[in-house]
Amino acid sequence: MITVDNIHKSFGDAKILKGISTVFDQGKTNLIIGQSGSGKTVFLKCLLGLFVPEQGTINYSGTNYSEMDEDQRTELRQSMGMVFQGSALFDSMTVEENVRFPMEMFSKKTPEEMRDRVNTVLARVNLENANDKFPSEISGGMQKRVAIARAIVMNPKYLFCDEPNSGLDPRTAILIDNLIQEITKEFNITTVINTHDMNSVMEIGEKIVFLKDGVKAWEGTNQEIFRTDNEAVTNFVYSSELFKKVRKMYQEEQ
Ligand SMILES: Nc1ncnc2c1ncn2[C@@H]1O[C@H](COP(=O)(O)OP(=O)(O)OP(=O)(O)O)[C@@H](O)[C@H]1O
Repeated sequence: MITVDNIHKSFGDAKILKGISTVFDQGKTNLIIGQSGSGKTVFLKCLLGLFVPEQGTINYSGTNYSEMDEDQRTELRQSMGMVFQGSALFDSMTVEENVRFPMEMFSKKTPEEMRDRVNTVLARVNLENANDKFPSEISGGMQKRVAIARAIVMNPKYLFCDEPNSGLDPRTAILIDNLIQEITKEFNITTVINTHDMNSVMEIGEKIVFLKDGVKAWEGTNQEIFRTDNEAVTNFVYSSELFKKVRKMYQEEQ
């Protein structure tokens, strides 16, 4: 569980995050949504410890980041998995080498143990027998699976995903969303996903934090988002005709 209390982050005179508080529960897919420039990436980077807020606190499973010593911070970083936008695989490494990389950096496993673990996580993302392929030899959806396998290889407590669906067709995007949600439940991870994708909101939005101009303008579930009258949310969600129709259907059901 991650508890965020009143965080503020500025760059020079530009105030980007203006007092955000929320809770990201363990075992849930938590989504951060909002328009371009609303501060989603800055928020995610604060959660990753890459940016330090000037004010406010972030607690990881009850421990305040700013009160952790260096060893605790190192341990925390190693308990975080990250799926970057565009997969961010190393092109010159095979799938197996990409997935093994965090273990080589941060674990003391033997080569055999690493190989077993690589095979376990590749099987979990349905990518058996892809070990020797290079990223350029596999599809975008498969690359995302490799990125997810790499993110979970160290058994993370926290999983952060930045636009995990970008560049994927809608069907593959849903498969990737479902995979992230299954893994979140199976390993009881606190997962936080930055997304623009309304399909993701509908499919896996167990908790949604809506940012507008660096402020949390709304939070709730995917069931609630289609019923809310919050104008900022409805303007964002119903910018497309499809979602206007979905809303009408929801309202007629009630
Ligand atoms: N390192 C930085 N230095 C200065 N300004 C920054 C930095 N990182 C982000 N910003 C500014 O913070 C604001 C919010 O950016 P952020 O990347 O968080 O938006 P976003 O909601 O993730 O947008 P998008 O959906 O387009 O990725 C922008 O105005 C951006 O220019």
